[in-house]
Amino acid sequence: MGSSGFDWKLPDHPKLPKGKVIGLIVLDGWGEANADQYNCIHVAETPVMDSLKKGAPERWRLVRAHGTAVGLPTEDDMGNSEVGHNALGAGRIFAQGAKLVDAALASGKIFEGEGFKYVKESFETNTLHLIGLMSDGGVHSRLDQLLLLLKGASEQGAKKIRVHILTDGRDVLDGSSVGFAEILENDLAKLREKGVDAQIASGGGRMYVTMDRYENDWSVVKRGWDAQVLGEAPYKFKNAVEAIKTLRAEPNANDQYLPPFVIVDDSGKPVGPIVDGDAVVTFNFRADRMVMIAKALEYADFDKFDRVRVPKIRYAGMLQYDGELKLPSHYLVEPPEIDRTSGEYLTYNGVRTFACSETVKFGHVTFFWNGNRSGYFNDKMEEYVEIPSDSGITFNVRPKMKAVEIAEKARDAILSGKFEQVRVNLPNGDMVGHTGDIEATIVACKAADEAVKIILDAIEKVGGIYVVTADHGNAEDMVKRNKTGQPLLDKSGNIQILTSHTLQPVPIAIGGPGLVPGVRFRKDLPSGGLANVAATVMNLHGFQAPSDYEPSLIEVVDN
Ligand SMILES: O=C(O)[C@H](O)COP(=O)(O)O
Ligand SMILES: [Mn+2]
Ligand SMILES: [Mn+2]
Repeated sequence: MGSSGFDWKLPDHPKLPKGKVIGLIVLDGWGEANADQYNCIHVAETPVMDSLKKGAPERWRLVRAHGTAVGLPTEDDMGNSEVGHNALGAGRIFAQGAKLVDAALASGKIFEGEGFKYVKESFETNTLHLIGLMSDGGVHSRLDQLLLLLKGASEQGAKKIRVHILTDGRDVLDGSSVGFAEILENDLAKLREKGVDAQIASGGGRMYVTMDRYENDWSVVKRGWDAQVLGEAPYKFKNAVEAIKTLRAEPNANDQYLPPFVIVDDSGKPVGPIVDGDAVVTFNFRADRMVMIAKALEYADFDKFDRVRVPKIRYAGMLQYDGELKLPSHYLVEPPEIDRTSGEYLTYNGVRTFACSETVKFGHVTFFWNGNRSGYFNDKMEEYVEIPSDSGITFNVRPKMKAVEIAEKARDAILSGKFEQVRVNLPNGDMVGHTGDIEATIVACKAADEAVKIILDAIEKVGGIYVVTADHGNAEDMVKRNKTGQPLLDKSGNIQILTSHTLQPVPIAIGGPGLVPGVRFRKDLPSGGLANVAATVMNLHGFQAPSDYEPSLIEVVDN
């Protein structure tokens, strides 16, 4: 029994033993796609993953990792780490942030909730600031949601609105920020016609300004703070579209890494610093890259950088980003309630867990895996190890990242005899894939494959079981394609590099000396997705999954 009185005990699996060590590997951004020169996984030497594939269909298969299979609004929504790891860890499909915000905007309920009422108290006398990612990527935010929020806020009495934009180029094509800024400017102009003083106040590229995660590099958040709150930035412009175009014209500039800028009036004064009495909404729905800015905006005690001036504001997140920290305390839309995750169940059933990744993906195998909850369920049963990521570089510079270090930690944990589940995220395919650098992504894929080998060798030694899968696609397709799958060319005849994730399915492979010989993938779940993995893993630990979990992918046949 848990402290809540809920019975966490899982029934025994009728045929599968307990106590095996399971090496659970999530290859970030590793999908399955046609083999051509833009499929970096195909081009790279990946002998380990190639050999696992030979186990198809009994020990290797594909699972869905995008769209409705992971709780996203439509089948056109690519997968991402948050929804992917949520599904992997929780074993059920939850309507995710994107969908919940859509519904709250469509019904108008977003404007009736506690969070909006709270920020609304500032509208009469002060400014409403909206900070977030400006794109239609649908991973962290969506421009159409921002536009509806702007419209709704003005109808609800906001008289002065300032938007602090972060340019994308990571979940969408590089260069698309100009078009998004034009759309936003157009809507702001319409609001001005209606008498609302609405304009863009600051900006910067998401990877250089504000949207760091897992405390990898606080200077990123500080740059945002300086521009958004203090109104200070190295670049000053009168207009955001002009700002983006000018900064993009610099050598090697791109949307992800645009330097911070502020918009100034005719006298050179910033148009939108955040001051006492103002309201602030961070309009991203996804949690990981909002937690740090939320801390800076909300916490009285804060020592990560010198905030210089800390305005007394009414702050709300689009969602609550961390259910354990209750951060932020005010929010516009209830987050999905991802409860009874597999990690929590397993701690109550005697399964000791080790989880590891490097900083940039650490929260993926812990926080996202556990339903957007930070910390341990039971610190006697779990150990989470974070390997510090390189900071201040783009990962095409060091595409091997910390794959070997992660694998060696996993190997040691497997050999230690202290854990039944050893779970890692190998970031390479994804983090390097996002840079759009094809050569580097090929190196990244090879590095991830080598790391898998280290872990599988350790599993072999202890007579364990491996489960190798991924959270969504990325490195398997590095080019934007037309409907027939041909690479699309831009105006100058160059291929259009795809920095984003994809809609592709991902592999899952099982094996190892500890796997009962009759275990194989069922044939009756052709459209199985990431949410089916949790029950599968519970089975391999020797338990039946809870009845409301998506069904297990495996069956045991008598040989
Ligand atoms: O935040 C990011 O880096 C991208 O927008 C999505 O990548 P992830 O979902 O793999 O983290
Ligand atoms: Mn991912
Ligand atoms: Mn990614």
